[in-house]
Amino acid sequence: MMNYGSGKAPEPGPGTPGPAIKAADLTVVRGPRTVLKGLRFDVPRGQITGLLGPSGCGKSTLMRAVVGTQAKVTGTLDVLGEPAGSAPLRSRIGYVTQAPSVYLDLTVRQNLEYFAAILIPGRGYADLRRDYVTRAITDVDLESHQDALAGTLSGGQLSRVSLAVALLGTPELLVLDEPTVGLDPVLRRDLWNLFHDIAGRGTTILVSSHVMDEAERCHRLLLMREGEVLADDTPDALRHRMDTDTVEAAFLRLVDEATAAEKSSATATGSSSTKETSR
Ligand SMILES: Nc1ncnc2c1ncn2[C@@H]1O[C@H](COP(=O)(O)OP(=O)(O)OP(=O)(O)O)[C@@H](O)[C@H]1O
Repeated sequence: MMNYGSGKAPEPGPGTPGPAIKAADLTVVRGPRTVLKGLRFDVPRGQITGLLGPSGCGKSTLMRAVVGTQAKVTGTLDVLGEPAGSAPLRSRIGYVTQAPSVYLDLTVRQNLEYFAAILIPGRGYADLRRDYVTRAITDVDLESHQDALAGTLSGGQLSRVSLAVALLGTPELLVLDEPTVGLDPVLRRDLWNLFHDIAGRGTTILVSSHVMDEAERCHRLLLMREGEVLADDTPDALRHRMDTDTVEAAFLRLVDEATAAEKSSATATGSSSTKETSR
């Protein structure tokens, strides 16, 4: 825990110790619904944290809050030592959305050059941009396809181009929203190996999935259900605590427990309101 007893908070920045993401009482309202309900969790630096849960539980909303694109966020959400959404974070976070955000009529290198020009504008930075683009292409192992039109690539290769865009500028935090959807098992394995290579270089990764076998590949897990965090643990600790062989079985047991607790609290409320009425 941070000690602010001296009355002076530490200077924020890349060297700041502490978690990559710190959330307390984090709440998000979308339309008429409270989609995230007072979440509290930390995401450690330099590790892969998996955000898992069924469709609609709030994974994308949480990621949007982290990268600063979500409205109606209340509570505390600090990212790399700064409030989420603050301007200095823009170049320190890479974000890959569910829809691949690349131009199909440009080559892989042209796509990266285009996004690099937005990230680092100005004629004086041409050499730096070229270095960033070359490094991002190498990072995702697409050297042999760099002159291919993005529209001619496979789904797995397209995912790598989106990832390369997010890697431009060497972000400290990568936020990946269901990057393996629609990929076959071999491509999914290759992509997860790549995530581990990237995390091995010190980058923090927050990655969402609703495929439970991907949970086993993460250093830590945030298991979500209906806008709440059901578990915040390592896969090993979670399996051990729930006495199951897989994270999927542990998750299902947690869901059953939460459902039973909700039912018993609803029954208790119902019987007390029946008593009220009968008085
Ligand atoms: N624009 C919106 N207005 C109101 N509610 C919304 C809006 N967008 C999403 N929601 C609701 O917010 C909840 C969380 O959505 P979110 O996309 O964060 O879930 P998710 O876990 O990422 O789902 P998936 O795995 O299917 O992408 C859902 O119940 C959804 O219906």
